[in-house]
Amino acid sequence: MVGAWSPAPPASSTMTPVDPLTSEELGRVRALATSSLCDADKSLRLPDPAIRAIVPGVRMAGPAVTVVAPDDHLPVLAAVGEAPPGAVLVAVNPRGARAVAGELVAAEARRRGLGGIVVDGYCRDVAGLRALGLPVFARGSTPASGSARDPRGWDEQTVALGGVPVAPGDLVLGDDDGLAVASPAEIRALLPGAEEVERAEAAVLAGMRGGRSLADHTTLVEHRATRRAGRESSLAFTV
Ligand SMILES: O=C([O-])CC(=O)C(=O)O
Ligand SMILES: [Mg+2]
Repeated sequence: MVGAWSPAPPASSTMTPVDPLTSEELGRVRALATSSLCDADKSLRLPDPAIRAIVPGVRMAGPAVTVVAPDDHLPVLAAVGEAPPGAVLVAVNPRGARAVAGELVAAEARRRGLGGIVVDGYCRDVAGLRALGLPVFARGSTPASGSARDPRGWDEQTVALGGVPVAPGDLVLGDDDGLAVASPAEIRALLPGAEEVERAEAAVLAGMRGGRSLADHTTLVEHRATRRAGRESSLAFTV
């Protein structure tokens, strides 16, 4: 795993497998909130929540393409021109003082059909990023760009994103609540559970719009009583 300078990839790097999930499975993942994915699998990798949505109101799900950009946006410019459609560009800036992605990188990502950009570090051009609407996640923004000197492109290796490992091809998932990372196998295993969470929560919300209480739709009362008695119990929906 790298969170710092690392060797350049081979000159003729092979393409990271683009999408081990079927397009049908990816469509199902993109329809789900990250909170539902985390409810269905409590062991999902969670990058530091300080890496947040810079562009609000959008969802992101796609296989990672990783790049290390130590206060230098040249690797990001190269990687965005190499990454396959649907990929999420994960740029780790181990120095973390300067922006390594902005409106131009995001516009190229959008033009090439990427799923989004995640920076463990800063971005810039926030107004332009929001106008573009491509999902972008970062620790924040700074107007100051770094250098443009490092000739490598995407790294095809595992990086540390907000403290968790991200291997090329891992799914990077994001929305206004933050980021989660999962292997395709983990996603396949959790999909039915996450869809069930959303179905149940939609039914609860519909019931509450009809005037019934939250407790009416859950085991809240029995669960508290059981816990008060010191016995094991789980809170559950009853819809
Ligand atoms: O952060 C950077 O230097 C890159 C930048 O401004 C852009 O992509 O528009
Ligand atoms: Mg710019």
